[in-house]
Amino acid sequence: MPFLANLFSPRSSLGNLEKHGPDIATPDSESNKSPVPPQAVAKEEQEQLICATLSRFAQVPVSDIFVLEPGWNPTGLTDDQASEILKIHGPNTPVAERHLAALRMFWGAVVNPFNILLTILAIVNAATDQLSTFVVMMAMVVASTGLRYWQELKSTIQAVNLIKSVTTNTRVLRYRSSGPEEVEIDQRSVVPGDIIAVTSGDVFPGDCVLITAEAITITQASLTGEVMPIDKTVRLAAPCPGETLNLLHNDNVCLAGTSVVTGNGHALVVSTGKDTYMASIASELSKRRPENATQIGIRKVSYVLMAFMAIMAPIVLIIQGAVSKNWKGAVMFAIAVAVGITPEMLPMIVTSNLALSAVRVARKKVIVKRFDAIQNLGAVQILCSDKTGTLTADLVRISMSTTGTGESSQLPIKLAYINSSLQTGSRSPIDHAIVDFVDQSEQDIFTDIPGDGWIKQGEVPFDSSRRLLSVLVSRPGGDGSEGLLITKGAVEEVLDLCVSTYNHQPPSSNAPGPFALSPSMTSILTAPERQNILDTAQRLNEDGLRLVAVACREQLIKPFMTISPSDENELTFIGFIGLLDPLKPDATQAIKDLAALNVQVRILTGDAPAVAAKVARDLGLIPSRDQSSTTVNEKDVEASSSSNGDEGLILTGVQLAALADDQDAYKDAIDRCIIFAKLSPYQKLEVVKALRAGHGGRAVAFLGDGVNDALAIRGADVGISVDSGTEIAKEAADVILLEKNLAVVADGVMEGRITLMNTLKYIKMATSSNFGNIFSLLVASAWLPYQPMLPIQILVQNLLYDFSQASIPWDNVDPEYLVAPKTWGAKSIIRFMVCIGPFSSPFDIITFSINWFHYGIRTLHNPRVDLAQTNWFLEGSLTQLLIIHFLRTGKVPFIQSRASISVFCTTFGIAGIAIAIPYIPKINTALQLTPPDPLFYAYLLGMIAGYALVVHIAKTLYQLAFKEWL
Ligand SMILES: Nc1ncnc2c1ncn2[C@@H]1O[C@H](COP(=O)(O)OP(=O)(O)OP(=O)(O)O)[C@@H](O)[C@H]1O
Ligand SMILES: [Mg+2]
Repeated sequence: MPFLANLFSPRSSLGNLEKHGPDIATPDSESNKSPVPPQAVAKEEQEQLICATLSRFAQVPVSDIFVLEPGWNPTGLTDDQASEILKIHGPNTPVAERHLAALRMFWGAVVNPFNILLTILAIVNAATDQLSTFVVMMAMVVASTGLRYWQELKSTIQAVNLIKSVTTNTRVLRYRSSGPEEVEIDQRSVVPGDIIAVTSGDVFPGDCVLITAEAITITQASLTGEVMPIDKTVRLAAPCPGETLNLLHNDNVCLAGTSVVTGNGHALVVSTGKDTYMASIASELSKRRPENATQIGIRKVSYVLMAFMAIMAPIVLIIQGAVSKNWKGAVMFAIAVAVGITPEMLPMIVTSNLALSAVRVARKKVIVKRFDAIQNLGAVQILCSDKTGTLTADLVRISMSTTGTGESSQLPIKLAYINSSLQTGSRSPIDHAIVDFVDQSEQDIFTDIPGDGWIKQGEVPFDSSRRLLSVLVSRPGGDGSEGLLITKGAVEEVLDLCVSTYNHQPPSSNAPGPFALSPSMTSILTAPERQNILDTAQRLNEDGLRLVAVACREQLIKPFMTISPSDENELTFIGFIGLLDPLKPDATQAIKDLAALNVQVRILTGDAPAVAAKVARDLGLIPSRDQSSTTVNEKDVEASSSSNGDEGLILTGVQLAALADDQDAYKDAIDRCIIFAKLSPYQKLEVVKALRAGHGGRAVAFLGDGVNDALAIRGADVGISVDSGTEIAKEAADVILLEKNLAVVADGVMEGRITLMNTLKYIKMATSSNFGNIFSLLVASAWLPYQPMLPIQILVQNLLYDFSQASIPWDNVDPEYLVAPKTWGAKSIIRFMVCIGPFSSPFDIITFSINWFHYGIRTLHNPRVDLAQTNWFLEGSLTQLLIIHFLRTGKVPFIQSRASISVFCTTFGIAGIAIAIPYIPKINTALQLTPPDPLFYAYLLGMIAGYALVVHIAKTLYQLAFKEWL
C-alpha cells in the first residue's frame, strides 16, 4: 500500500511545505564551463561540483582571488553588475524557506486511495455503458480533489507569505559613484561576486571565501549539528600541488547557513541559492531533524489505522464473498470499506489547521517559520527566556560610572567609550548605550583623556564564554608605540585578570592629570580590596543594575602585532559602569498569563545572579524580598542552590558545572531552580536539554535574541526569537516575534493548543466513527445476503463526511481544554476509538432490522434492495454528521458548548444534501439510491435521538473513568 503509507506518513502533510528535494545545481559562471548536464549530476558529483567552484577561489592566496573572475573586485560589485548577476543566478532563497509546492500539493490531492478507487469504479461503469454513473463518480473525484486542494492551498499561501516577511539581512559592499559603500540588503538579493561584511551573530548568505578576518570563529551547527565554534582565517599561502578542498574543514571557506560566533571580517560570496552546499544537502537536513511530538503522534495513530485496515479488509472480503458468492462484488466492497476507514482528510486537516493558526498568530505579530512549531508551542510546559530584551525593555541606559568602591568617577565610562566606539564586533546594547551616552552628553567629559584620535591596533571581540571585550589602542599624537589595552566585561571575569587597582584620587594632587597608569597611580590589588569590589558589585546588582567592569594596561605596540585572549592579563582595575535595563511594562502580566496556562518560566542568562534575581523578583517569579526576608536571603538562596534546600532558586554556571558528577543533585537543581545565571551558551543548551529530559520528557521553549542564545534556541522543542535579534538566533528559531512582546507568547501557546485540540478532535471523531462502521459491516456481511451499501454509496457517504470535517480547523474549543499543555497521545486516541466507536453499531443493526422485518428485504434479488441501501445510507450519514456535535465537546452540545458557525453550517448543510440525494434525478439513479418511505424518517429521528442519548451517557461515563475527553 505505498500510497497509503505515503498518506499516513507523518511528514507527508507538512512535506509539501517543508521539504523540497535537493535542487540540482544550476550552472553558474563556473559550472557553465562544466560539460556535465545539471539534471544528471548525482549527489556525489554535485558535491564535487560545489567543491570545484569553491576551490577555485579558496585554494589561492587572498591576493589572487579577484584576478579569477572579471568584474569581481575587492571594492564590491556595482548595483548594475549585481542585478545582472541576480538575473542569471536567481534570488538567493534560503534553503529553509518553505516553497509553496503547489504542484506537489495538487498531486497529493489527486493521488489518494479515494480518487483511485472511484476512478476505477467510474471506468467500470463507463465500460458497462452506465454513463450517468460515470459522470457522477468523476464529479465526486473533481469535488473531493478540489476541496482538498483549495483548502490546503489557500491556508498555505497565506502562511507562506507571512514567513517571507521575516528577512535575514546581509551587509554587502557595493561600489557606488562615491566609492565603495557598505549597504544592508535582504539576503535574497546577495549574488556571487558580492563582498559581504560579517560580524558576530551574522549568517553567511552563500558559500563564501574569507578575504579579511579578525579573530573569526564560526559555528556550523546548522549544517553538521556540531556546536563548538571553529576558527577561520584568510588564506595567504599559494596552492599546493594535489591539494583537495574539504568543504566543512577548510580554513577560509564559510558555507551558507553557518554563522559567525565571534570576530569579524569580509568574505567573497562564491555560490548562492541552489548552488550552495546547504541546498545540496537540504533533504538530508530535513530528515536529520528529530521527529517532534506531533509527527510521532500522527505516525503512531496512522500505524494503528493501517493495521486495522490490513485486518478488516480481508475479513470483510471473505465474509462478503462467502455469503454472497459474488467475489467480484466482494472485492469492490472490501476496497470501498478500506477506503472508508482511511482518514484521507488527515493530511489536509493537519496542514490546514497548522497553516490557519500560523495566519491567526501572525495577526498578533508572531511568525511561525515551521508550521508544526505551533502545535509544539501548545505543548510547551516550560518557557526559558534570556533576560535582556525579552523580560526587560532592552532600553539599556548608563546609570552610573563609579570606582570599585562605588564612588562616582568618569574614568570608567571614558575608557569604556574608547573600547565600545572602536570595537568592530557586533554592537551589543551595552556598547550602544555607552557610545550614545557619551555622544549625547552635554558636557565634554574628556578633559584628562582625549575622546578621539585613538587608533585601534588590535581587538579581542566579545564572546559570551569569556564575557570580555578588549581593544588595543595607540595614544593620540604619539609615535604609535605607546599603547593601551582596554578591557571591559563582566565583573568577576575582569577582576580575575587584574593585579592592581587604579587610585582615582592620588594623594599628591586634587586636579585630574593626564591619564596614565604610572606606579604612583596604581596599587596592588589586595584580597580585601578585591572582596570590597565584589561586594560593591553585588550591592549594585541587587539594585537591578547590570554592570560592566573596566580595566586596562599599558602595552608597547610593535609592528604587525595582533592580540588574543592570552594578552588579557596583569590589568589595572578602573571601575564599573552601571546600566539600567528596566522591566518591560507588560512582562509581569505576560508571566501571569503564562502561569495561568500552566507554563513555567525560567530565566537563563549570562548576566550576574543578583541582577537576574532582581528581575525575577520584580516579575513575581521568585518571592519578593519582604516575603522572603526571614527565610530566603539572596546569598542563602545562592548558597543553598547546590544543597537540597527548598529555597534554592538560583543556580550559576559554575555551580552547574560542579554538579556534573552528581546526577541526582544535578537533576534536582535543574528542576528546582528558576534562575540560571552566568551561563555560557553551551550551558544554556545544557539546561534546556536537562529540562526537556526531566519528568519523562517535557516540551521546552527557549526565547532569546543573542548569539549566545542560538544553541539553546536550536536545542529547544520550540525555539523563539525576535525580529530584531541577531541573524543567527533568527536562523535557529522556529518562531519569530515581530515585536518584542512577551504577551504574544501566551497567545501563541493558546493558539497552539487550539490547533492541537482541533486536530485531535478530527482524529478521534474519524477513527471512532470508522471503528463503529467496521462492526456494523461485519454484522451486515455475515447476516445480509445483499451488500448493505454499494461501494459507490460508501464512497459518497465518505465524501460527505469528509466535506463536513473540512470545517473542523475553524471550530471553537472549550476553554477547559486550553488550560494545560497537551500533546499527542496515541493511547488516548485508541482508547477513545475503542470505547466510543462501537456505540453507532446498535443503530446500524436496528436499521438492518427495519429493512429485514419492516420492509421485508431479505434476499439478494429482492427488487427493494436499493431501498434497504438507501435507508442505511441515510441513517449512517445523518448519525455520523450530527454526532460530530456530541464528540467535539465533553459537555452538553448546543447548550453548554456550541460549535463554530462553519461547523454548524457544514454539518447541517451536508446532512440536508444527504437527505436530498435520493430525490435528485440522475444522481439518484447513478448512485442507485431511491426515495425512502416517509415512515422511515420517523424511525430515523428515533434512532438519532437514541444515539445521541447513548453517546451522551457513554461520554459522561468515559469522562468519569478516564478524566478526559478529547
Ligand atoms: N559588549 C560588551 N562588552 C563588555 N561586556 C559585556 C558586553 N556585553 C555583555 N557584557 C558582559 O557580559 C555579561 C553577560 O552578558 P551577555 O549579554 O553575554 O548575557 P545574556 O545571557 O545575553 O544576558 P541577557 O540574559 O541579559 O540577555 C554582561 O552582564 C556584561 O557584564
Ligand atoms: Mg542576551
